[in-house]
Amino acid sequence: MEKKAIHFGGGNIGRGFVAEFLHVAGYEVVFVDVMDSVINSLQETKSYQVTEVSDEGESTKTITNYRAINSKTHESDVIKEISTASIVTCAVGPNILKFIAPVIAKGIDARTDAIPLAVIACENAIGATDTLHHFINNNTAQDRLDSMPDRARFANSAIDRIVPGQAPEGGLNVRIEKFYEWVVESTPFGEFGHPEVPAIHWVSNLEPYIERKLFTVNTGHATAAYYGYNAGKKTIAEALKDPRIRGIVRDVLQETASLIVDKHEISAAEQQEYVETIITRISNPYLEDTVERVGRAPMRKVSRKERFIGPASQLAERGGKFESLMGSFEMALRFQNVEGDEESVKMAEILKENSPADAAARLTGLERDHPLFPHVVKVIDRVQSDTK
Ligand SMILES: NC(=O)c1ccc[n+]([C@@H]2O[C@H](COP(=O)([O-])OP(=O)(O)OC[C@H]3O[C@@H](n4cnc5c(N)ncnc54)[C@H](O)[C@@H]3O)[C@@H](O)[C@H]2O)c1
Ligand SMILES: O=P(O)(O)OC[C@@H](O)[C@@H](O)[C@H](O)[C@H](O)CO
Repeated sequence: MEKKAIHFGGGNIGRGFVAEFLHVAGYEVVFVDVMDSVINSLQETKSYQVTEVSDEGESTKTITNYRAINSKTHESDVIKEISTASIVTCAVGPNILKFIAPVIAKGIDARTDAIPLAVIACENAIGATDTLHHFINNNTAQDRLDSMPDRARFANSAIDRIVPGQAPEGGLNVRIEKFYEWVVESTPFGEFGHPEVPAIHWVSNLEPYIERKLFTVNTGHATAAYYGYNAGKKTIAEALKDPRIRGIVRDVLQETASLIVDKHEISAAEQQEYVETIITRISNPYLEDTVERVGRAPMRKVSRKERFIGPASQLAERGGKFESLMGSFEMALRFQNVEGDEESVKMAEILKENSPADAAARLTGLERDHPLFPHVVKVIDRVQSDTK
């Protein structure tokens, strides 16, 4: 029988990364989304194209063998598909995991296959699959929890490929960078072994990979986005052409590099090479990635485990330097009331209505007695004074 993967989120990374590599691995991909336009297009077409763009030119792959279901209107179909699938993946955004959990829980509960379902969340967040697992448990009957590992195994992942917003006239086609990295925990699969997906690099300890990725690619990317936005730049490439912003990105990545080298078994030379690759990747002028996309959802990005406060808090605990990260954090707080970005509006309200200390606790989730807390309060105080 053909192998089947259910993928939640037919957006940029869903179509341009996860589905591409599941397709190459021989899976039929069933997209699940709630956006009518995406589902209709996927249902009306038999293929779409993924085009890698770089200074070496363009290279196009055609993706076929997929179906699509709208979970808003056809929940029972989704449950049925999950009950007979090998893999469930998602790329919907970390804040959406709680909304997809109930239907996945029902699908898992209906399984009778001897091989458990592999569940892999492909989001930019530390422990995203653990978060999804937690919500799935909350949607599963108490007396079915002990036997859950017989029906599903949950593996965290780190996923890296820049997929910018796509031109509307491109339809389902996706233009992306050539580089990709998909690292997934192998240990949760135990005696069953992990699924066969050649693009995945399987590891027993994901932490060094996800921290290196989030605190280098995404910290650097977000720094360029927020400094770029506040300097009136349109794209990340344009922001990084500015020597001042490029220098700041380097300073920030030096701080996170010191944490990564100190904490994980990664040498300074290896990390330096990684940083150079990342700066080249995020400067790619062919991607036309806007500062608004990369800066999207600033409340998520200034939270406790995320790209600024995550490394800065660990550096503060270890006596390291974090001043440049505080500069990026400040620029993120100035990404307010951006059209189409609900979090940027809510963040502006929180900053307006709370004392610096209360806003610091609410926005970052940092403990008030944490060594980083007074530094965060100082930055918030400055932003509040300037925006009053
Ligand atoms: N774009 C990138 O460069 C990139 C790279 C690595 C990781 N990521 C991560 O992948 C995730 C998705 O990012 P994206 O850029 O593809 O965003 P996107 O907005 O292009 O796609 C998200 C998709 O999820 C769908 N969705 C929303 N609610 C849903 C629900 N309840 N059920 C099913 N589908 C739902 C949306 O309709 C949309 O099609 C994020 O966590 C992001 O951080 C993105
Ligand atoms: O997806 P976000 O909102 O967490 O972050 C925006 C970008 O930094 C991100 O999508 C990158 O393009 C991606 O993480 C590259 O692998």
